Amino acid sequence: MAAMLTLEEAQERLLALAPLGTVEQVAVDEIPPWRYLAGDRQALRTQPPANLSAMDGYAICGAGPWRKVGESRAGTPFAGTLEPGQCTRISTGAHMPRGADRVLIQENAALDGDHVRLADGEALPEPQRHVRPRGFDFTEGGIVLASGVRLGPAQLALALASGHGRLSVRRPPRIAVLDSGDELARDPAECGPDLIPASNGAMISAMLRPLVGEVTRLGPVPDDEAALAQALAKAEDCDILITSGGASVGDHDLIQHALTEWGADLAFWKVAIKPGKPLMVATRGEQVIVGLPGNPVSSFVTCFLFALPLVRAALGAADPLPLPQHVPAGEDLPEVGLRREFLRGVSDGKTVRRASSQDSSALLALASANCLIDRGAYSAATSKGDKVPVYYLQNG
Ligand SMILES: Nc1nc2c(c(=O)[nH]1)N[C@H]1C(S)=C(S)[C@@H](COP(=O)(O)OP(=O)(O)OC[C@H]3O[C@@H](n4cnc5c(N)ncnc54)[C@H](O)[C@@H]3O)O[C@H]1N2
Ligand code: MOO
Repeated sequence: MAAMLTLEEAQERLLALAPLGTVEQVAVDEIPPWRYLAGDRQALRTQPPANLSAMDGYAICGAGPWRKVGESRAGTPFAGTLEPGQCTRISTGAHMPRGADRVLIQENAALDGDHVRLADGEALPEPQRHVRPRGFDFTEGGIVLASGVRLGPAQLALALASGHGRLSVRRPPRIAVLDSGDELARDPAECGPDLIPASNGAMISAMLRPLVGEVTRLGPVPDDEAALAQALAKAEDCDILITSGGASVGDHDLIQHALTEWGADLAFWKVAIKPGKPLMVATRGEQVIVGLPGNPVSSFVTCFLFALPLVRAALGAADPLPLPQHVPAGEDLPEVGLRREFLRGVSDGKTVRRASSQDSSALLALASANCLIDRGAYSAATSKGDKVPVYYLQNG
């Protein structure tokens, strides 16, 4: 048997092949959920642009009492300069008037006409109290967003606040998904007794679609060279082709042969993970082909560990791999052999247990899981309460 790659080796080799999308400028308001910044961005402005009040109340100068001489509103600063014994009304986000160095919040003030004093029992606020100093958030010229960062809602807000109406992002890769097997019925309502409904194509597409918008479905296709060749002809224009099934060693596992006929070159095959051992990667010019094993859970896990990171890398992600969290096991876990295991887990956020079945075809157990428990190759048995690395699945 050919030597198996470790997960890290296989991921590194795959990510090195990622077909980077071309860079385009997109209005910040129109950037889809899963895009990554291409190139560092500097702030084009300073935030806050001046010393601003953090509270509603009075901008005061000197010790009280104070005479109210005007107002500073957010967007409409007070034009004058305060002298000791003077104050202005001030609202949250408004410029501190010249001469004022602190804010007395209105709850702590007593007002009599234009005269403001400390409410009974209140002390004079210390200097700079409730003042947000100019530039404390970011200053013009500083890097605010690094290349490859995911542009989530907070990053989009920061882009706008720092003066960017448009950002550089990469075009998503065009993805085709091809699942194959003679036993697969396209329509679950018309599934004869010898068949099973095809479910991998839809599952894989559903995992990838949030990242790229649309995915071309080319299956299910029978285990037949002509049918596979016909389907592959429709994958000419894709950047990434994901296949599912036929990756193993059976007589009807034709995918590798069909891919070779199509002009693809095998990059590597077989990774020391469970499930997912027969994972295969090939290239065809700039195109990358990821062959996922057909068992539904194997397809899911390898899509999570390989296909999704590849797509993130193609989108320009600085960190395309999923990040584990360390969660106490809610039960004892057995030792692990030479294949690193990704157990389907159920976690309440405090502990994690295995789902009811770890069979690589068990969809009911997969659908009940909300995480994968990462058990390293040759791990010793662990006890209930020991922390184990876990990948939560909410983002596919
Ligand atoms: N002698 C050996 N047999 C197997 C080995 C091995 O090393 N030696 N590896 C096993 C492992 S591990 C896996 S994983 C599977 C992977 O096999 P394939 O990628 O060739 O997948 P298929 O044989 O086509 O299908 C496996 C299983 O999954 C069902 N399936 C396939 N496609 C779909 C789909 N689109 N929707 C729903 N279900 C699907 C299929 O009916 C089979 O039951 O090989 C082991 N065998
Ligand atoms: O590796 Mo297979 O994916 O165990 O079922």
